[in-house]
Amino acid sequence: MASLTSISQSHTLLKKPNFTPSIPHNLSSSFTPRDFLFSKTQSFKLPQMASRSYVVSASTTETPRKRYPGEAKGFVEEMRFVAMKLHTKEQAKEGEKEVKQPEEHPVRKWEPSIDGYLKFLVDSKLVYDTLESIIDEAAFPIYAEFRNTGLERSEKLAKDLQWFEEQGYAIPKPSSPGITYAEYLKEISDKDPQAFICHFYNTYFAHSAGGRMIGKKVAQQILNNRELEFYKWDGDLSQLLQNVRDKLNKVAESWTRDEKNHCLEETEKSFKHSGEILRLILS
Ligand code: HEM
Repeated sequence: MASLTSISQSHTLLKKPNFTPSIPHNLSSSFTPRDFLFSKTQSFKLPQMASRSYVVSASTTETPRKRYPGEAKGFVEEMRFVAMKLHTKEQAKEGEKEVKQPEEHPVRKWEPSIDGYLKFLVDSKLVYDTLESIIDEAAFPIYAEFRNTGLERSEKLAKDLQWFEEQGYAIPKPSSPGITYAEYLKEISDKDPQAFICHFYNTYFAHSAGGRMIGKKVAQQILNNRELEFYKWDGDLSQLLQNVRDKLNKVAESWTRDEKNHCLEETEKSFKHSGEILRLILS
C-alpha cells in the first residue's frame, strides 16, 4: 500500500498566465462569478496565488479539493479576486472587463460636472445611510460586528453636502440609481446576509481604492483641489480596512461553500448598482 504521497501541482499551477476565466464582456450578460470559480465539472487552472502542494493519502483515497482563487488567504481575498476581474483594464490593472459605460473609461479622461458630482454625492449618501442603518439595526447578529468600523461615510457626506449648500449650490433630491440600490439593499438585508455582506464589502472597499482616485481627480478638475470629508477617515485607513477584513474573514468561516459562492455571485450586482451611481458624475 502506498504511503503518504506528496504531489506537487506546480507544473500546472505556477505557469503564468494559466488562469483564463471566460468572462463575457458585458455586465448584463449571463456571466456569473461562478463561471470562474472552480467547479467539479470544469477543468480549471488555479491562479498563482492559490497554488499549493496537495498531500494525498492512498489509504483513505481522499481526493484533495482544489482551492478557490484567494481561498488560502481568507474569504475577503476571494471577494477581492472576483471584484478585480469586474474592473476594466482602464480602471485597475487586474481588470478584465471590456469598456462599455462612460465610468469604465480611465478616470484621467473624465469630464465631470459639479451638477453631476452633486447627484453622485447625494445618491452615495442615500446608499451609505441605508447600509449604516441596516448595520445598526442588525437583522442578523453578524451585522452587528460591522458597527463603528470607522469606515462609515454617512456623516462625512452630510458635511460635504452642507458645504456645497453654503457655497450656494442647490442640493438635488436622490435620483433613480441611488433609490433603486437603497431599496435593493433593504430588500436583501433581512433575508440574505451573504448577499448583503457582498455589497457591504464592495461598497466600502471600492470607495477606499478607486473611490479615492476619483475624488482626487474630480477635486483637481472642478473643486479647486478641495478635499471632501467623504475621502477622509478618522485614524489610519489601512488599519481600519484590515480590521474589517479580519471580521469579514471570521464571519465567513461559518458559511458553507454554497453560501460563500452565493456571496461571490452577488459581486456583479454590486458593480452594476455602483456603476450606475458613478455614472452620475459624468451626467
Ligand atoms: C471608475 C471606477 C473604478 C475605478 C477607477 C476603480 C479602481 C480600483 C483600483 C485602482 C483598485 C486597487 C487595485 C489594487 O489593489 O491594486 C480597486 C480595488 C477595488 N475595487 Fe475598484 N474601481 C472602480 C470601481 C469599482 C466598483 C464599481 C466596485 C464595486 C462596487 C469596485 C470594487 C473594488 C474592490 C472591492 C477593490 C479591492 C479593494 C481592496 O483590496 O482593498 N471598484 N479599484
